[in-house]
Amino acid sequence: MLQAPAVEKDTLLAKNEIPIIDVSFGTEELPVRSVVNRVAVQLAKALENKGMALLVNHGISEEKLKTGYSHLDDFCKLPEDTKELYLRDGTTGNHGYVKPGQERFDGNTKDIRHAYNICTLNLKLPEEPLPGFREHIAELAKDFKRLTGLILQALAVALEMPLNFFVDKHSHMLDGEGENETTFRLLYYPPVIVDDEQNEYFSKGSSTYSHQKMSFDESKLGSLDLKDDELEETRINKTDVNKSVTRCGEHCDYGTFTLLVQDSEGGLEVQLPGSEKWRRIGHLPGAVFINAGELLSIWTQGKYPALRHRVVIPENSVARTKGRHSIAYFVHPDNLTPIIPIEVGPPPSTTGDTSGTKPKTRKQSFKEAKLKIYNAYQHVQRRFKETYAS
Ligand SMILES: O=C(O)CCC(=O)C(=O)O
Ligand SMILES: [Fe+2]
Repeated sequence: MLQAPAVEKDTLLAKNEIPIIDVSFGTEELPVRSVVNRVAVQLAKALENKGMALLVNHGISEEKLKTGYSHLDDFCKLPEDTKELYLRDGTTGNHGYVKPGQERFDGNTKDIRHAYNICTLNLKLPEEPLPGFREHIAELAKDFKRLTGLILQALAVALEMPLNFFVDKHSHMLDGEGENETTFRLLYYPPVIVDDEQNEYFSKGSSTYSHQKMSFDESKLGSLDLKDDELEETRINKTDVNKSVTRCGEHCDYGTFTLLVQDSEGGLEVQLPGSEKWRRIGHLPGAVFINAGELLSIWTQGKYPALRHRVVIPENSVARTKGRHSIAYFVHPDNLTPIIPIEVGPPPSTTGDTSGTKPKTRKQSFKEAKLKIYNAYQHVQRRFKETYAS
């Protein structure tokens, strides 16, 4: 029988546990100071206590977002060998198409999603097979960038730093020649069918992805057949749900913060700061979700903790058998920005007085050097190496 969507009582949104911040600032390029000050107060509280917030009245039109989603749909419908031409192969940093299974946040579990990472608009984009792709993404990216300007100013005000402290350190977002790792990412999570389950909803043809599929079975454990254009959905065995395969493994984002929009809830969960419990966000149509990233956490000495999150294959079969789109805008500082904790004196190595401490062994020093963060670029590169299956 057709399963009705669960009444959404158990989400952070339904329980009023997500701060909602009005970020409207008219049509001007830059917000007036009173808006920055108000957002600063609300954002500081939200990031400190929850690591996240929902932004409303942000000025990014639903229409434009939908067009963004359909650009990725169109890309996914291209023949496999055309898509291969645009793969993220590491030669242009994080830029390019990431096919299902290519990312593994825990090193093992495969993420079943299509992602198109755009790092600069000057790099290769599927403009030839999809005319208008570049222009539309550029439009949308501009809107995200404008909203980011307000957030960066609000963060500076909240931390009692000069208004443009963060803005100046994010001057190359989505442009230049690899000066900044900011990424605009289009995402599509295909419907998931769990084998040995009768699913009337799906069999009635809810998938728009009749061309675009993969299968996963135990006999092929560890090797998704991603080249099969004949199948109709992600078909997985019950025992693999969120074990061998998931939608997006648990992680913190690496940069300053992330702005995220989604067209349905479809499995997004977070761990609130200081808690290991996974909580569903819920879906506030049209809102932009913001979460703190690792570099902001380091910058603020943990005052704004990076939010751990994941996208699970939902238990609810209606949610699971629906494709889900999202768009993430990962805000990163310019690569050479040293991430020096705010309100902290000189780094420990330059404080001078080391008398009374034992000399470090070569091995210890090497380990510490490896863990030390020198600048934004080095931090992010280390994270990419951990995430992408070769
Ligand atoms: O699609 C989502 O909701 C989250 C995606 C995400 O966390 C990521 O790509 O880093
Ligand atoms: Fe993320």
